[in-house]
Amino acid sequence: MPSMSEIPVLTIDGPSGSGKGTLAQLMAERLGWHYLDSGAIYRVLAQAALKDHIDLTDESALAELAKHLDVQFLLTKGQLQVILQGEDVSLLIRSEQAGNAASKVAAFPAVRAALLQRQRDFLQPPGLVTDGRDMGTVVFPDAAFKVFLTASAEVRAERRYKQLKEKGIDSNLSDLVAEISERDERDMQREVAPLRPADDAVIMDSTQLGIEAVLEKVSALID
Ligand SMILES: Nc1ncnc2c1ncn2[C@@H]1O[C@H](COP(=O)(O)OP(=O)(O)OP(=O)(O)O)[C@@H](O)[C@H]1O
Ligand SMILES: Nc1ccn([C@H]2C[C@H](O)[C@@H](COP(=O)(O)O)O2)c(=O)n1
Repeated sequence: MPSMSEIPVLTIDGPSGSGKGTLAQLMAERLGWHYLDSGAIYRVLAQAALKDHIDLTDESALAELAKHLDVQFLLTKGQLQVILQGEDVSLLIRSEQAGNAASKVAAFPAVRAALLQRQRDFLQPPGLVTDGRDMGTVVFPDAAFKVFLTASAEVRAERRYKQLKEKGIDSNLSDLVAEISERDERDMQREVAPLRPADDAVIMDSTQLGIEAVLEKVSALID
């Protein structure tokens, strides 16, 4: 049994819609490693707060909720199912509004502190692939492999527009560009664990790269 520090970790951080989740799930499948979608934890916390009528600006109530959050993540055939208090909220937490609410609750230091160990508990043999904003800087600073995935805001908004359309959800491209930029700004400017590349991360720009090409580049990094 390897010690915790010997378990390999691949962290993938980056702004909203850069393709972190897609890449992380494919890499986890390819490597046979576990997968942590850290953004889903913040999304589900915001969802739980709305359900319990907790104000999204009430840091101590949110931190208390975070400590006792009853959430399960099930990865079946490449699909992540998120269960909050027995209810499947996988789809509900994927809207832009839910992402925005997650970004607001994630800015509070007490909330982040309450969720830190929960994220580290995902570290299990044979390895872990994780995506988020502070995976390589704060949660897994000793990770063996770190990627910071980025793409232009316009391309990210176009991908999101297509993704929503495929789900039958109508959206407006210029609204999406504005929403994505606003969320990135909040995630980058917050005082605690802001979105930024770790000093030892490999920075990849996927503006001109398809999913397969990104996957091959990251696989080559690990090989
Ligand atoms: N390199 C790529 N080329 C084209 N489309 C991509 C690429 N990477 C991801 N996509 C598509 O872009 C959309 C957003 O990707 P994904 O959900 O993985 O981004 P994300 O960074 O995890 O976003 P968020 O932080 O908001 O959860 C998806 O529809 C995905 O299929
Ligand atoms: N490690 C993380 C992951 C996510 N967040 C916050 C900031 C994001 O805007 C929001 C939603 O994340 P997504 O599902 O889009 O990856 O959650 C964070 O602060 N730290």
